[in-house]
Amino acid sequence: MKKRILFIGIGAMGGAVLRGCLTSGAMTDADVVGVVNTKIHAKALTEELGIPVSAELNDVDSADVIVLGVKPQILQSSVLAQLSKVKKDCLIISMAAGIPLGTLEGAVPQAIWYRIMPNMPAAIGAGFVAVTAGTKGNDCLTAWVTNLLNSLGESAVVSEADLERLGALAGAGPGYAFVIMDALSDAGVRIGLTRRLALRAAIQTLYGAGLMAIKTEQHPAVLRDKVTSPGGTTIAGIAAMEKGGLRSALHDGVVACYQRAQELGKKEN
Ligand SMILES: NC(=O)C1=CN([C@@H]2O[C@H](COP(=O)(O)OP(=O)(O)OC[C@H]3O[C@@H](n4cnc5c(N)ncnc54)[C@H](O)[C@@H]3O)[C@@H](O)[C@H]2O)C=CC1
Ligand SMILES: O=C(O)[C@@H]1CCC=N1
Repeated sequence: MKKRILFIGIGAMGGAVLRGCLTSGAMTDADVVGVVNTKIHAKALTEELGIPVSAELNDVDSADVIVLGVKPQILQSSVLAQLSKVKKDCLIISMAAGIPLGTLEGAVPQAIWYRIMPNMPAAIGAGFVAVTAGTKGNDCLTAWVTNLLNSLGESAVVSEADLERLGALAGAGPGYAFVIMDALSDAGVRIGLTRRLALRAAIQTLYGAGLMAIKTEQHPAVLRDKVTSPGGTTIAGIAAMEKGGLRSALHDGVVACYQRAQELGKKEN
């Protein structure tokens, strides 16, 4: 019999995961259905994705696999309670930042829980997705989950503690990268470039640098050294950025993000 896969929450991240899984063919042998919180959104997704999407969470008891793409606050305040009727050994995959497996397993103990931490470039197959198994996970299910996620980019099976850390580095990371991109384009405008040219140059430069780090497998410090001529212009720019606290701002940002995820894991947040 076909597996029944239920996606609860199909927004920015849940939608990226669902679209990736649908286009990769990883779910061709499954009945895939979805739930979101408004009828308009449900109708639009049904038309776009060609799967039934509704605005009411019914029939959780018939699902073999559930993927949770709702915000952590919604998960804690309403969705978890509605999962109490899932069948024994239903596989539930949560992408919610900060909500620990202990809480999830405590709320729905008959399920087999996994957590994943994707990031937004998963929408174009260039994501980084961390995966961690709950206490009832096993190698076979871990392989099934990672296979499902392979269309989203690179995946890594990690401990739950590392998944939390990776949330602050890779889960939120595209947000940091877009701020850097925007700031570089602003700086280009400041020294006289048009916005259009500055933005094109900033985006392609960050893309090229990332691709170069992947393809050459060289440490970023080694690559940076190739750009900095002795007594030259780049080292003058980097020195000014370091003086402005670029590195420590990035450190503090990742730590603040990590701490916020831990707050979200507490019920009152
Ligand atoms: N956006 C990102 O880059 C990342 C997000 N995440 C996690 O993914 C999850 C979703 O985040 P986003 O996609 O950014 O949020 P979003 O706001 O774009 O999507 C949330 C989805 O949940 C649905 N929803 C809301 N209440 C619902 C309910 N009661 N029942 C069913 N569906 C409901 C909405 O219709 C929407 O489709 C969060 O838990 C977040 O921590 C994880 C990694 C990266
Ligand atoms: O900002 C957030 O809470 C989510 C989790 C990681 C990226 N976006």
